[in-house]
Amino acid sequence: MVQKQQAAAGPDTEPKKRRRVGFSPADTGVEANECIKIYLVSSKEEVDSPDISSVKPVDLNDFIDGDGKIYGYQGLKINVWINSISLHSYADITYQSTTNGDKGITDLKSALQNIFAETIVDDKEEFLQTFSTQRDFIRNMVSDGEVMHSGATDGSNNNAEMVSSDLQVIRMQIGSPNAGLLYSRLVPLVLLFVDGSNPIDVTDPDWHLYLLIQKKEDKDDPLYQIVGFTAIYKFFRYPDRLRMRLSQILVLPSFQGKGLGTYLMEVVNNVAVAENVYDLTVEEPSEKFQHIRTCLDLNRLRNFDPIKPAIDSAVQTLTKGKLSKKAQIPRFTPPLTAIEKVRESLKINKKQFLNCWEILIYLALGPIDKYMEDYTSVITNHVRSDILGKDIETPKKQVVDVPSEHEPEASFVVFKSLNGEEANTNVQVDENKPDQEQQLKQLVEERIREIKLVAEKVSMGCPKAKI
Ligand SMILES: CC(=O)SCCNC(=O)CCNC(=O)[C@H](O)C(C)(C)COP(=O)(O)OP(=O)(O)OC[C@H]1O[C@@H](n2cnc3c(N)ncnc32)[C@H](O)[C@@H]1OP(=O)(O)O
Repeated sequence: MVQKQQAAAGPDTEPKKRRRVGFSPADTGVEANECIKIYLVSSKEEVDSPDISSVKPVDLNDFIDGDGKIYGYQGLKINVWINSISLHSYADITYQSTTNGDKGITDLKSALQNIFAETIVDDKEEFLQTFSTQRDFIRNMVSDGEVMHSGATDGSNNNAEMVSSDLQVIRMQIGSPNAGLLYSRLVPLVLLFVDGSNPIDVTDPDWHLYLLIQKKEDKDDPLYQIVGFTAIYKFFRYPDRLRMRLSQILVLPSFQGKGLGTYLMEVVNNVAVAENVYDLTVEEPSEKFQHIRTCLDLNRLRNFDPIKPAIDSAVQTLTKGKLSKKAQIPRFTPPLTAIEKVRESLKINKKQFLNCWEILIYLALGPIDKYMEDYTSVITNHVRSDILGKDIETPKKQVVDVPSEHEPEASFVVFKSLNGEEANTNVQVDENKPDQEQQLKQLVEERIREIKLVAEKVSMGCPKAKI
């Protein structure tokens, strides 16, 4: 897999003689992100094809021990080809020369194994053969799985209905035959494309994989390909319920932005409802995924009649008078009964419902421009209590230690506590912007932007998958 290239040397480029010195030359190295390119391919003809574009992983520097740089090579280029059918990979490594400088020569094989582990194949010919020898890998692996949804078969009025008929969501318990092996081949994709993720524990049978599979008609035999997947943990809640926690979700880069992440999430939501779990939560959702999840949940909540009176009542209070002029702004949180009904029927947990609640109110206000000032006061109140843990009533001064490079012992800020109680000391204080009100204003502006964006998406209608 390693090829040394001769540096192009003509009469004009003949190397000049250099004086030998008694110490190793300084080597500045090259960042992994700069010299490694990743390609996802589904046929051997695509390998080395100029028509195939590389895909962008999260941060390759993270996988290189030390400072994320590779040392000792001149003109280093690493093209990694991943067979998206068998999930094997091959690294084509070329460089002009090596120099054993002050940082030594990075062991490329072990660096690549940090990501690709046993999926990496050393010999190119052997890799090219995996497209035919391992053609049915996915098909064999999922043969024992449970089909949770097939595209275009569901009569319900949701996104899942629109998904092309060659797609299926198949569930496998991690302890079942094949699921562990299949996941171990997916790990490099998780590491490359899901920011901050760690592989799940394949020995823990409470994990389930929901695999988004595309079944392409191909001559006599259909070809199965993984388009995306999610790993979900099902765990006990005292005294007699189960909860679901979505921990990793990935749609392969070339399939992103086509509504498939939405579709997969929708199928998982339907499973949570059908199996009547206590709730469905998400572990550290990325911004993009949270956006998709909120759009989906808002569509469900807008069709959920039991909360309509609570929304109407909140809207009525908000439209009655100038809230922003009042000394104390009402909380504008949903009643406990609504929180409970939403969790029990839709499996949306309290935190996510509160997040959606603000947008539900925004959507129900009309004309929005007339009430924007009051609405902003409500959001300000929410943001403030999120940061400090409580609502503002009587401001009282508080002193909080903050980290500082200058005089660590003597660094603190004074701010007004929201209700006289001890404030949340996890509050993030930016030393460059000591004005807390200014910081709060910024957070409120960001939140309002977010609300507007989601509200706009939801008003335009649920995105439909096209593949
Ligand atoms: C718990 C965690 O794991 S958090 C980490 C989440 N995973 C990752 O970040 C890994 C990398 N990213 C991904 O795998 C994917 O992008 C996911 C899972 C986040 C989302 O899946 P996707 O299939 O790309 O999402 P989907 O297509 O449903 O929606 C994304 C966008 O495409 C838009 N979209 C949906 N359908 C269509 C369509 N038919 N045509 C064009 N655009 C569409 C959506 O409106 C959305 O746009 P927006 O962001 O402007 O609102």
